[in-house]
Amino acid sequence: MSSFVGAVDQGTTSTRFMVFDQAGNIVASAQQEHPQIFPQPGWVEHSPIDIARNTDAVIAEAMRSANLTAKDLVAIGITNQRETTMIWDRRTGEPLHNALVWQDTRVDPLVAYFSGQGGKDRFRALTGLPLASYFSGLKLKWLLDNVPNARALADAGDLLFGTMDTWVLWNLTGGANGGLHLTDVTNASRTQLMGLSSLQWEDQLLRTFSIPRSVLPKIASSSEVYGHVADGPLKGVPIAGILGDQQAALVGQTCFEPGEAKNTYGTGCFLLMNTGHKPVSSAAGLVTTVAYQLGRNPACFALEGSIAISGALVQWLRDNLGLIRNSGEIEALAASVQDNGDVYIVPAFSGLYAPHWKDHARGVITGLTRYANRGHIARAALEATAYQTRDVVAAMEQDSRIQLQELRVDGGMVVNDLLMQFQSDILDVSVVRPKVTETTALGAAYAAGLATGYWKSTDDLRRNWGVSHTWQPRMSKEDRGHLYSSWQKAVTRSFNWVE
Ligand SMILES: Nc1ncnc2c1ncn2[C@@H]1O[C@H](COP(=O)(O)OP(=O)(O)O)[C@@H](O)[C@H]1O
Ligand SMILES: O=P(O)(O)OC[C@H](O)CO
Repeated sequence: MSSFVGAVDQGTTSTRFMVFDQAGNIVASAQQEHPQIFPQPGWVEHSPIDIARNTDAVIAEAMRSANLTAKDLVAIGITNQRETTMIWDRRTGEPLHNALVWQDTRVDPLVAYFSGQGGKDRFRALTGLPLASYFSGLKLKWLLDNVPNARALADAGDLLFGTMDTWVLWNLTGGANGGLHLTDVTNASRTQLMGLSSLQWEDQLLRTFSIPRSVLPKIASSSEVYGHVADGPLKGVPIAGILGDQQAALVGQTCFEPGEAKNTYGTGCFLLMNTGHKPVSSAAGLVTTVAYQLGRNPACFALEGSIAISGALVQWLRDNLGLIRNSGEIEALAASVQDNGDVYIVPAFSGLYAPHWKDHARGVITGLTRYANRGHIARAALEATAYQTRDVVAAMEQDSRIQLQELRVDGGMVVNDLLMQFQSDILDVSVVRPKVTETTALGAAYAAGLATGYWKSTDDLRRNWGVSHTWQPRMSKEDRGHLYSSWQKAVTRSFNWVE
């Protein structure tokens, strides 16, 4: 009898395959990192071939490690780094270019051009998003305009665009031999090409950005049987859930009620609050996005505070400065000093996202004196994540008029006790880590399991959620106020660096 559900989690730094049981416990898991390619300052690429290869490899490894066969799986879901944009040839499956990663800033001139005709927020009412280098639509325009042969192939009807969910789905369902070209509403809501009310590609946007409709995938719900795996160890298993990774984490944390929120600490940091069936427009610098659509049910929406760089700053200390050998070492280094020594790092490597949306900001380290040492730098790097989260929580409270009571957290950084305690201190709310912190993969598995009757309702899922640890605030009001106001001062120092 089939007794498990799986999920591919195609993230910014790695690809995972995980298998869950009915209680939401992990029964098998495998993970592979892929190279980050930085061809120029501000440019970030991934090789789609690496990602397709790693997807196959982690599926095979996880299935083998737990002695599972396709018969053991009811269904699988797909979740993915969002916005990362690629194009490929329908006939051969060959990518025409590396994928442009969500953090890539090469479309800044396009952002300036389109903002010049009506302002940054001209598409906010229609799409929920400000004009920014972050989203897929302008990245696709760049690829169409700059990659030789791309427009000609599009004119011939042989060019396909996809975010990573679409690429993974297309490959798993047969690639050039009948692969499905489809995305879900959550991923489509990050392209700036879909209307939040229509949940369809909008002609007005396609015309404005000169994007041919023929390259776009079909938009489906987040939870339905789209097709079946064509080959390999999962041959014949239904693919029944697709969610962008941040929305998947919201589902994995079972935030199904309006007002419930989670923050995922990975490469970046993404705080999403469920706002129910109505999109809530943001006046405070957040984005409005589709949270999920379960089958034929109406879509649910979320307010999102997107922070581009959090764990990536830890990786930068590791890879570019050599201050630590692995990410885990940052905690001991940060704990080697008592406080931040008045050092602040604003990691505006890709400009600043929510709530500032400053394309022209770049990273700064402020407050340096001869006193500052490696420990202070490590501590400032961790604190930067917590301050940025406070910035988006303040915006969230303003937009939603709901005061956050507690923050549910997940993602690779939440093993860091010093960071989580500081997060609780700087927000002055409890920070709660659930038993399963792989909520991204879990959320995609939930979507696939709901579509295939493995779980009957979201109530079944809620029963699976349990607390592993809670951090309570223990910082004085004065200390909190002093630290946060210094942070706010440091943030302004990063503005307008790029002309
Ligand atoms: N102990 C730690 N302390 C701080 N950051 C960590 C720690 N362990 C991992 N990280 C960071 O978490 C990130 C990986 O988290 P993950 O959720 O896997 O990210 P993603 O889904 O974006 O690939 C990396 O940026 C890494 O530097
Ligand atoms: O893959 P992650 O966890 O870094 O998430 C990336 C986000 O989806 C970008 O919007």
